[in-house]
Amino acid sequence: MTLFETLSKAPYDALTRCVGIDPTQDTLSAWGLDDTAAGARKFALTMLEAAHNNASIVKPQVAYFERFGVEGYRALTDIIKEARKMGLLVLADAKRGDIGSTVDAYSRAWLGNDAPMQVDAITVTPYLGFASLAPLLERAYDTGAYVFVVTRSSNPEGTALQEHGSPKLWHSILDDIANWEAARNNKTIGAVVGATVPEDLKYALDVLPNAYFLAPGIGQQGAKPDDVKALTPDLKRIIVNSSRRLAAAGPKVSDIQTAIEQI
Ligand SMILES: O=c1ccn([C@@H]2O[C@H](COP(=O)(O)O)[C@@H](O)[C@H]2O)c(=O)[nH]1
Repeated sequence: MTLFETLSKAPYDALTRCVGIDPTQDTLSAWGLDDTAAGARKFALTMLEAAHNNASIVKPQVAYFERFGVEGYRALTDIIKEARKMGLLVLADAKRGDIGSTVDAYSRAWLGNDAPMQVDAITVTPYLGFASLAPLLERAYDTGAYVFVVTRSSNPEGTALQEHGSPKLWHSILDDIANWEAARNNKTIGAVVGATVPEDLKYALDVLPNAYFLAPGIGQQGAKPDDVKALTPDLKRIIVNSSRRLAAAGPKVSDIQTAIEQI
């Protein structure tokens, strides 16, 4: 089942849990693991074990694997396959975005049965122009993958750029998403809006009533699940992600599971 289909069938009354897989140098060291691709793999497998039956989605942050070069990509590819075998949906936090021809190449890496690192969903950045994402959006539409477009990021440094202009830049990106989806099936594109900016998440939930939202920032960046719980009765549309805070509960699987239950 696709991410859209799975979440459509989820109960309304619970936030969708997303377990971030961020093998940072600090986390690997705290877990007593080497800061290598092998260490990242071991860390990720433990996070998958904790996520299994406790969350619907896992979100590997690609950068933390990429830093180990080819070995890191090998570990990431294995982790993605393992997670999908376990029935977890995989969202690659890759934040791809470029001119259209290059975006097309990115989409072939991640989306569809022929992709070497096939995932259920990917993050992209629209700040080279929403229209430049078209080849990737078309591939997602054709293959049933889901795309989270970064609109309003969780970090304070994003505000000046994203709120620039009138209408605000990020509001016009939401409109671009709405227009693209209206011409298709409303099953392909959602957005990233930080849990750290709940009033903006509320705005986005209203503008895109059929979409799902990745809401990072729970834990280490200061947001709490309660900050977003009152925003909509259809709570499953908010995919709350926590990465470093969950990892900090480890390496014991049951401790990570307890931390997951708290989000
Ligand atoms: O706006 C955004 C978009 C993506 N992220 C990513 O989510 C996790 C957050 O990690 P924490 O440890 O829970 O802070 C990380 O991979 C970011 O790259 C985000 O934080 N904000």
